Amino acid sequence: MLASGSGTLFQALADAAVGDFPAHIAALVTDRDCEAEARAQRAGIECVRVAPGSYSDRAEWNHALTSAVETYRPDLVVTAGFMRILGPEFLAAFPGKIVNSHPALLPAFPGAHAVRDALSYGVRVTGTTIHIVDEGVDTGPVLAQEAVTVGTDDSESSLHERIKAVERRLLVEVVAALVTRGVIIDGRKALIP
Ligand SMILES: Nc1nc2c(c(=O)[nH]1)N[C@@H](CN(C=O)c1ccc(C(=O)N[C@@H](CCC(=O)O)C(=O)O)cc1)CN2
Ligand SMILES: NCC(=O)N[C@@H]1O[C@H](COP(=O)([O-])[O-])[C@@H](O)[C@H]1O
Repeated sequence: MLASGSGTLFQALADAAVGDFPAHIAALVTDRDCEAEARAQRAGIECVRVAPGSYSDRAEWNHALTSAVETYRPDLVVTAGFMRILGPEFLAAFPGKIVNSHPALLPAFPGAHAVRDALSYGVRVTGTTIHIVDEGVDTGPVLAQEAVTVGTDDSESSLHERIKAVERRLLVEVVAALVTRGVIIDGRKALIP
């Protein structure tokens, strides 16, 4: 898993990946000092930080990130609040294997500030999207979506917390389905048989 923030989605998967759950987290890879790293340490999950500032340019960072993740030979790469755009080398290393959780009903509100943008727009319903990551930004084939109603008194924080509660459940469900049943990608369609 890749994360940059508080790591509650990482925590949800770490908590679920016990007993006969069909997957385990090989490692957490981060791009900055973040609470997710402390969660990984407490969970006994290896954590590696690949910070852009340690590299001369974006391509070198992307290469280092690719190498770091390849070390674990993952069947799936899950980005959960990972706030960096993955470059071509990374995408080519894990074709069709990178899954992202986004806090909006794509294609609405892509990017790094989806919850803020949805509130600003005044939508009455938003939600979350779990999708395959492609070379675009939040443009990959959709695996799952779930709606979340926007309350009249919602702040960005209160709305995002309700969306995260849905994400934490949906991401665990989708990861389990992917590792047990795979995915058929046909253009913009991603079907878990
Ligand atoms: N190639 C892709 N990489 C990533 C995707 C994707 O769809 N394609 N999804 C993101 C996660 N994400 C939304 O879900 C997202 C994260 C960050 C950004 C963004 O604009 N980041 C800026 C820097 C932000 C910062 O420094 O905090 C940037 O990278 O220039 C957009 C969308 C994971 N990667
Ligand atoms: N565009 C990327 C993006 O906004 N991702 C969002 O970051 C949060 C991470 O929560 P967490 O740090 O508590 O797991 C999640 O809501 C995820 O959808």
